[in-house]
Amino acid sequence: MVNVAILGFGTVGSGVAEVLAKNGEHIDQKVETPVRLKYILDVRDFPESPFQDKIIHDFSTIENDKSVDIVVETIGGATVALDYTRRALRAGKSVVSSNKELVAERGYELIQLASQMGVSYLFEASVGGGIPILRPLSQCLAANELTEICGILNGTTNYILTRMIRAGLSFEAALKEAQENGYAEKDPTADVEGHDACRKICILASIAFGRHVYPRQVPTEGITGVTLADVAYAESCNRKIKLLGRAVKELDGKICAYVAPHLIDAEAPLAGVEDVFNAIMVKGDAIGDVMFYGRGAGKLPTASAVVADVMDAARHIRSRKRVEWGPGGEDVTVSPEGVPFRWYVRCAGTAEKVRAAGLDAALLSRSGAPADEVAFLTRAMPRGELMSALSGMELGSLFRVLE
Ligand SMILES: NC(=O)C1=CN([C@@H]2O[C@H](COP(=O)(O)OP(=O)(O)OC[C@H]3O[C@@H](n4cnc5c(N)ncnc54)[C@H](OP(=O)(O)O)[C@@H]3O)[C@@H](O)[C@H]2O)C=CC1
Ligand SMILES: N[C@@H](CC=O)C(=O)O
Repeated sequence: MVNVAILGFGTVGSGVAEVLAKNGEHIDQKVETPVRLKYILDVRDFPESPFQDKIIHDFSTIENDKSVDIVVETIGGATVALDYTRRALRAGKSVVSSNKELVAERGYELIQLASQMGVSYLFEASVGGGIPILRPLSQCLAANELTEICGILNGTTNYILTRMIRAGLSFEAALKEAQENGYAEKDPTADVEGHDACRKICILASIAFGRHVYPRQVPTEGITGVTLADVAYAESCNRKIKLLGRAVKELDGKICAYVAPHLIDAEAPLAGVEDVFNAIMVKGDAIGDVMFYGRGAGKLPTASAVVADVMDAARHIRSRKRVEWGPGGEDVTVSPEGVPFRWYVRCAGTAEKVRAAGLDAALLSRSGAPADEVAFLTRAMPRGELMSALSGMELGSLFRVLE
């Protein structure tokens, strides 16, 4: 028998309890031993819930109960969750987590601790919600030299962009829907400002390239600067706007990672990814391009990934399941500032001014544009060179174009 405790009975934690109960028989068969939910720790009580009898409020009950083998951390954040994760690992329990903030900030340290204690620390649900991505990256693609990861990594922002474009919803109304659906972070700034996608690209890059990449090393922009005018200009040149997380291994071995909105070709596979769906494209020297697609957030899709980790940890209760990487450092990453990209620019000005700036620009148009607005695509150039050419012009939007 394997006993499980869940920390945090919110969207994901309640989904985990539900999947463990609903699919219990099938789970037991696959693990070849009964997997039982013993405790649920939360700050609140849930009198209407069928799991109320399992609710407790004191973590030390779990910590001191030797019969608890696996702790599922679905509280979120990097404070209480860090304390409980360390204590659970030190008590010899495997930990399964959906908490990308904690993994991105403290993954290396926690993996080391799990290794010392001979237990597992697994976090498949921390990237891509229900999409199997971390295991394929660390196991199925292990024979490859990986060179790039690029993807739509945040369900909330992809949902917002889709609802704004397809249903004409305001940003606020679309965000409210995403929150009601359980997609958004507790503080949705993390979604819309790109921090959530940043944490996910850090985890992906750490696994793919073998060294810890920290969020502070990844320049990050969100979608709050994307307007319906930008969407219309993108459509006029057969492109779509998507928030992408990207990590590229440069020739010198350094990792160039960033998160930002991009204009992408409307026919490209990532352009068709809508609603809460995520997609992650990985490039390897043997496999070429491979893409992972599915629901990137939500109660049951995320619980699906968490419970699969619980089953894996349960199967390896006396060995140890490993998803790991090496330490980070300032030498691990390189800034994207010097990398040439084509750019989409919307600013106040005229076509003459743009031509005079020598940007080799392809002008764009949209119906209803004010007379003093101009938008265009540039040739490939580093951001610094573009900014000098644009000096004196009032900038509206500036996004990379993914070729
Ligand atoms: N929602 C999603 O689709 C996905 C979420 N994740 C990640 O999973 C984690 C959980 O997300 P989600 O379920 O959405 O978050 P929720 O806010 O819905 O759930 C967290 C739960 O933990 C409770 N909690 C807060 N502090 C404590 C504490 N000190 N002790 C015990 N319980 C506590 C919260 O109570 P209260 O509400 O009262 O604060 C809440 O019930 C986060 O790291 C998130 O990033 C990952 C993939 C998808
Ligand atoms: N807030 C996140 C939840 C899943 O990771 C998202 O919207 O993608």
